[in-house]
Formats: sequence, structure tokens, C-alpha cells
Amino acid sequence: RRTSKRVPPGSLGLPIIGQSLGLLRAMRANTAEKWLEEKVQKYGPISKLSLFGKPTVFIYGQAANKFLFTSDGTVLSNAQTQSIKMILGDRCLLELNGEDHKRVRAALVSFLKPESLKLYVGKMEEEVRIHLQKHWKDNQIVKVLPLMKTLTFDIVCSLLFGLECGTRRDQMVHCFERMMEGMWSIPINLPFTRFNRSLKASTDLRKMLQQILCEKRYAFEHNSASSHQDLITCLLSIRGENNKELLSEKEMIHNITLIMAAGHDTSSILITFMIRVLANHPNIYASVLKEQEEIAQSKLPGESLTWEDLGKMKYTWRVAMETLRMVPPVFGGFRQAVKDIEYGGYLIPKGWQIFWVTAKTHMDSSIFQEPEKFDPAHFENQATLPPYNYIAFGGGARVCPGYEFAKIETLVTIHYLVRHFTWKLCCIEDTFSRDPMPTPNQGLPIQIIPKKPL
Ligand code: HEM
Repeated sequence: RRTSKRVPPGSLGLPIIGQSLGLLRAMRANTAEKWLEEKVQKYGPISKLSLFGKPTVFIYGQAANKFLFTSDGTVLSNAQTQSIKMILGDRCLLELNGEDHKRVRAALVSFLKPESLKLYVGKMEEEVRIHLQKHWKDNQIVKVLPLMKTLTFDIVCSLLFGLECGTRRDQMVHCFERMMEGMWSIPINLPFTRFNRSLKASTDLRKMLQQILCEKRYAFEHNSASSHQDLITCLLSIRGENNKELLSEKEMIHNITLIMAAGHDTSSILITFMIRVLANHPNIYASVLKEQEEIAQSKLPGESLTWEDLGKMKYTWRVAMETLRMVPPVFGGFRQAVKDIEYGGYLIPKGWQIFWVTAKTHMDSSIFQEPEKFDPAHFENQATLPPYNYIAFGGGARVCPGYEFAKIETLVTIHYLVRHFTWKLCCIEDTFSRDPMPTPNQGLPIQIIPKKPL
């Protein structure tokens, strides 16, 4: 039964296209916050628009975030846009709700939880060392973003899929990049569209993953692989009723694709923007270096970093958190109303999307003093931060399960970078756009000066 409330003010724009092009254009020009602010000025804190083919309500602020992240599946479901759903797959975690979400998430977390990940610090360190030897050593100028994408993709391939470097990794990265291009696109499947290219790449990637899954299953069933050697083997080892695999093959493939997407694009952006911060703030670089040198000096030459060492990198992680506050890789996301909802005095009709964004609460001056200023001290006392204001990793039952994974790869990479190099930005125009992830001008070329051999 419909309530007598009215839907929020705003305009739904043109059929199908709605305001998608306007938002995407603003994101590319890095003016999306301003674009949203104009909506707030015109219509107030709750407004309607149409994005990626669906009527949508835009909400923001601490109360809105709390509503969004704590509502259960009877109020809001986690349906993504049509393009994300078709590219990543309808059985990936982002599309699942209720018991299915709990079951698949628990399986992924059994590999991504700190107790499991602490065993892999050395392996990540090895990937970082190989990467720096191959791509940084003996170079004077490097482009940070593409290199960090390569590094985080290699870490994902090695740790999560047990896939070492070689032709197969190269084919996969090519396919993966094409797939990612269409994630935030208008779902028009015609031969010349971004969406169409992305869908084709997603089909090719799934075929590759199916083949890898087959090989891993054979190795696991013939006792030549331990259940914790990589994420895929771990998923294959988790059993439900009658000793059958807990996740269907489709669920495994869709969620491995999701982990590839969620796990590599985000961390690579974080490390890239940290490198930019460290170039622009010599005092912060000096404090990070001091912390990392103290840790290095407490170790024997050649000794690997441990989980305990990472626990001591408190200042470095505060710099990372502040980087994520100012440039959150995830701009925002979508939920869907499962039934008619009354929110803030308006009706959100069943089936409409709800659009949330990170930046607007991250820049709230009542929470973060001088929000425009980069200051790691914003995170000195994290326990006093009110909940649902810092949402770089989301919140509630869907809070990012890759937090620890991202933390390890970021800290290990920065440990090596600051101890072995100093760097300067090459571009005079130090700007970035969003596509939809933040992308620095020309991929952030830097001039590197080695300090000591790797
Ligand atoms: C700096 C790095 C990262 C950031 C900023 C980040 C951010 C986020 C955010 C904001 C969400 C919540 C989206 C929502 O509620 O709609 C999320 C979910 C998710 N993230 Fe991350 N992420 C990062 C790294 C990772 C890594 C390394 C992995 C995997 C190895 C990962 C896997 C996931 C998955 C699977 C979800 C979906 C969770 C669910 O729906 O239950 N993320 N992430």
C-alpha cells in the first residue's frame, strides 16, 4: 500500500540516460562533489535523479550513512547498477542478500581474515621486492599509477589465485583491464559501446577462471595442494551438507572476479595517492621514513617483515587513512529499496536505487577540523570518531572484507619505497579525474632518486 508521502524533489532527466552523463562528465572533470552540491542547493539533502537506467534517490550525511549501512535485506537490498551486475556476475557478493550473502561472505573472509593473512606478509613482501627490482631500479622516471596497478594485480594473482607471472597472468590482465572500463557505463549493449567491450572481456575472463578452477580442484582432490595455499583452493575446501562444495562453481567464478576488481583497483589508487602526498609534504615523508627506518633497524639484514612489524607502522597507516579521507577510491555506491520506504519525510518507492557517496561526510568540518587540509592527526584518536562519518571502507554488514589485505600491501610497499627512494612529481599540473576511480594526471609520472640498493 503506497503511503501519502511524496517522492523527493528533483528531476529524472531523459529516459534511460537520465543524469548519468552529467555525473560521469563531472567525475572526469573532478567536479562531482560540486555537481552533487548543486543538487543539494537546489533540492535539499534528499533528492531524486536517474542514474544508469534507474530512478534514484541521493542521500548523504551521518544519519543517511547509518540508515544505508545498517538496514537489513527486508528494507534495502544491495543490487548494483545493471552494468556492474552483468559484468561482475549476478552471484557475486554485491548482488547477494540475506543468508546467501552471509554464506558467501563467510567463505571469502575465511581467507581474508587477519589470522589467515598474517601468514602471507612475507609473500607480499617478495612480490613488492620483485616489482621494485623489475620496474623501479635503474629508472629515472616512472609512471606511478600503471605500476601500482601492475603490483597490486600481481599480488592478487599470486596470493589469491596462486598464479605466478607468465603468459597466463599477462592474458588475464589484458582482459581484466578491458572489463573494468565499462563498470560505470550506461547499459546499452551495442557493438561500439564501452559496455559491450566490457561484457565481452568479462566472458573471456570467466572462461580463464573456469580453467584455473578446474586445475585447482584436481590438485586439491589429489592431495597435492593445501587448503590455504590460495583463495581458490580455500573456497574449494569449504564444504557444506553431504561434504559438497559450499559455493557453486558460478558463485566461485563471480566472486573471484569481484575480488580481482575490488582488491586491485582500490589499493593501487591508495598507494598512488600516498606517493603523491609524500612528494607534496616533505615533513610527512620524513616522519614516515623515521618510523620505517626504526622498524628496519630492529631487524637482521635480509629478515622478512612480520605481522608484528606492520602493527608498529601506526603513523604510516594514519597517512593512508587521511589519503583515503581526501581521495576515497570508492566514490559511492548503490542500494535498492525492497519495499516503499519513508525516509526524511519522503517516499522512496519500491525498486528505486539509493545513491550514497563517501566524500560529503569526509569533508564535514564538525567531524574533521579544517577538512581541506591534509593532516594525519585527523586519525590520531580514531576511537573518538563518530561512526558512519568515515566510510572509505563502507560500513555495517558489508564493510570492506579486504581492509587488512589492503593495509598489508600498502604498508609493505611504502616501507620499501621510502627507504630506497626519494621522488619528485614531474607534472606541473598536479590534478586528477575520476573514471570512476581517481586517476592522476598522466598516471602520476615521478622522477625517482635511489638512496640505497634494494
Ligand atoms: C584501499 C583499499 C580499499 C577500499 C578503499 C575499499 C572500499 C570498499 C568499500 C567502500 C566497500 C563497500 C561498498 C558498499 O557497501 O557498497 C567495499 C566492499 C568490498 N571490498 Fe573493498 N576496498 C578496498 C580494498 C579491498 C581489497 C584489497 C579487497 C579484496 C582482497 C576488497 C574486497 C571487497 C569486497 C569483496 C567487498 C564487498 C563486501 C560485501 O558486499 O559484503 N576490497 N570495499
